[in-house]
Amino acid sequence: MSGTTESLEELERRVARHRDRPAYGHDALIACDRLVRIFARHGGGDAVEVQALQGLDLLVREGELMALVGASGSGKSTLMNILAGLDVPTAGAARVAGRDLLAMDAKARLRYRREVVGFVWQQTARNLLPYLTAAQNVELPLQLAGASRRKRAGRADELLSLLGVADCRDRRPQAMSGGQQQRVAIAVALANAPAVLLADEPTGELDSATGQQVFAAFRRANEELGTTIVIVTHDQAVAGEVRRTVAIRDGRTSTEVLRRTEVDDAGRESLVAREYAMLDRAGRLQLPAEYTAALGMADRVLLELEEDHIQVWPDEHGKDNDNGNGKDKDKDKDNGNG
Ligand SMILES: Nc1ncnc2c1ncn2[C@@H]1O[C@H](COP(=O)(O)OP(=O)(O)OP(=O)(O)O)[C@@H](O)[C@H]1O
Repeated sequence: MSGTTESLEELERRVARHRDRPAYGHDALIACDRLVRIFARHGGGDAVEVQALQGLDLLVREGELMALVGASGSGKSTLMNILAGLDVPTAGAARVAGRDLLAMDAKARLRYRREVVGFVWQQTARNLLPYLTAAQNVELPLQLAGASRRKRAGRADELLSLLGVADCRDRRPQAMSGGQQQRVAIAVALANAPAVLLADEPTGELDSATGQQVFAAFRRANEELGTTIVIVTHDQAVAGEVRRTVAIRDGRTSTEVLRRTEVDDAGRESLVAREYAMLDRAGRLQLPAEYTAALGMADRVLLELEEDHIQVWPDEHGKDNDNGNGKDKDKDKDNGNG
């Protein structure tokens, strides 16, 4: 009888623990939870559904500077448009700085775009108004927000200097280089001090040296102003310089590379990168295609739970000969690879 009471108490404690557990992504600035976006494409009289996002999970902490990478058509721009408040997901949940992106009405959406997010596009011409100077371009969003003339001028000067384009202050876009235009575009996007700065291939039209300068401006904004920044990029130099790069594959986040500085015994600093796979809340894990292809894994794999990691083996029964099975390999090699 007392055993039953104890187990009931334990059960109640477990229920309470579960109930008090914080919700998914409660402390993240950006939280995408099983995000789905389906487009209906009309062709030849039939409507075909395209699932651009297929249950994408992504958490971004406040103050992060991170990159999103992925093949063409993987869903990066679809995600960015949703985070920018320009498009609405079909299903799932998305919160940015406390705003529920699925529940905003038109008015709230406009305020969100003006106050919460800033955006830098790939096409330099899309970011700036051609008949305004750099300073006037930066002042425009402040004017729309009702800032005084003095405040506008001060903020424009502050941002243009911070991003190294103070000399472009009175120039129109056509009198600036592509890199200068993008740095001014960052200043425009930062004018209203948004919580999040989103950039879709911001260095895509630039040569690599100019791309580096533009990336340095993003880093500056992140370090000096604390703005959370998400950059979609194909540019390996950019992807290799941020602390966190998340890869998107087929409308889902698939792998993630985290980089951190390690100091060896002699005091030398080096940047160490490790690749992680994403584990979703249903326990699904996507193995990188190059790993599965290298070991001939398809359809089914064998799992073994070890004390501190899980081993994944090619399916030994699914093969005619099991040379590639790898089960005789030195197991220590896998230690810590989870
Ligand atoms: N408005 C739309 N109508 C129909 N299909 C769309 C629409 N927008 C995107 N798609 C489709 O959704 C998928 C994801 O597209 P998306 O533009 O998000 O990919 P991406 O990763 O940004 O690609 P890229 O690197 O080429 O820009 C693609 O199959 C694309 O054709």
